[in-house]
Amino acid sequence: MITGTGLISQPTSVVLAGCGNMGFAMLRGWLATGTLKPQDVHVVEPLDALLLRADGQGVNTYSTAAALPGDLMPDIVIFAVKPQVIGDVIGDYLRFSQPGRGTTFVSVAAGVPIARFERELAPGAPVIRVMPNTPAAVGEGAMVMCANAHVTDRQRKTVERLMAASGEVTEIGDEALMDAVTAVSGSGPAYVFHLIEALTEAGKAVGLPDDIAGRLALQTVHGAARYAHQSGEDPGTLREQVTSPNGTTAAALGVLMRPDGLAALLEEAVRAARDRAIELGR
Ligand SMILES: NC(=O)c1ccc[n+]([C@@H]2O[C@H](COP(=O)([O-])OP(=O)(O)OC[C@H]3O[C@@H](n4cnc5c(N)ncnc54)[C@H](O)[C@@H]3O)[C@@H](O)[C@H]2O)c1
Ligand code: PRO
Repeated sequence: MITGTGLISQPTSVVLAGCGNMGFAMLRGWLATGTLKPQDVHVVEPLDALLLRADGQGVNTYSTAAALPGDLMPDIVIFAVKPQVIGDVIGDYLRFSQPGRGTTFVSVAAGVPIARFERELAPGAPVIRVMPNTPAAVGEGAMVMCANAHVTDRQRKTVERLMAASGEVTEIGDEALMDAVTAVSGSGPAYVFHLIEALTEAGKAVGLPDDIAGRLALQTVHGAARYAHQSGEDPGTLREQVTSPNGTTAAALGVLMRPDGLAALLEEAVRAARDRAIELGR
């Protein structure tokens, strides 16, 4: 696992295909940390509003892959389009996969296996599947990568450093785990945002004004996550430190930790996400 801004020593040119929620979150992280220079980034995005948003970051923008400069030799092509359209998009970048080009292909698409890219790109193309998450926008992403056999050490390190600009990077060898990763950390920020929403609503239900309920819920999740990160204690110990015998927290946990409580619900949710990732890959 590596963390930090991971500045890439040599200029690295990147084509980012798709600059929606995830693509833009990563782009912001790379530019904010100076990991990539705007002039080295080429964004392909068909939606005008999103193209303009990327343009505002000073990067090169194109509405189709055909508009990319003919002499462009990108070090990395990143696919950040929906799994449902990836089949229509890979072929647009085939020319960069010809032997000797040295371009590494990175996909963040949920569920889509490396084999899909190997089938559609030139034989021997280096492909890395990455599962990021949107906190990448503020350098706090959880980034998991899995490379095929054609990726060289140098290519792996370059992509690893690029991803490290967006957060904590973990590399795994078993691609079959990527769907479980997607269900935990890829989708995970949405579970936490929903927790903030639910805690806010619960606060309002017991009489707090809306703005105070929202602020307390957000700061509590932020503070608890930072404390868990920095203290080095396991979450169970930290939970016990909040829980006085027969006190208020014990009363709440009596509800949350019953057999059909939060843990059971989260397991069901994560299984549903994992199963959907498998379906999307078919
Ligand atoms: N959003 C997340 O939290 C998240 C997390 C991890 C992985 N992902 C993965 O990232 C990918 C993108 O998800 P998203 O949430 O950013 O979706 P999104 O819809 O916000 O972004 C996808 C973008 O791709 C663009 N696009 C469509 N066709 C294109 C083409 N031919 N060339 C270039 N761009 C094209 C769309 O206009 C859109 O802006 C998905 O595969 C998803 O599984 C998303
Ligand atoms: N967002 C994508 C989805 O919901 C993949 C992980 C997070 O499918």
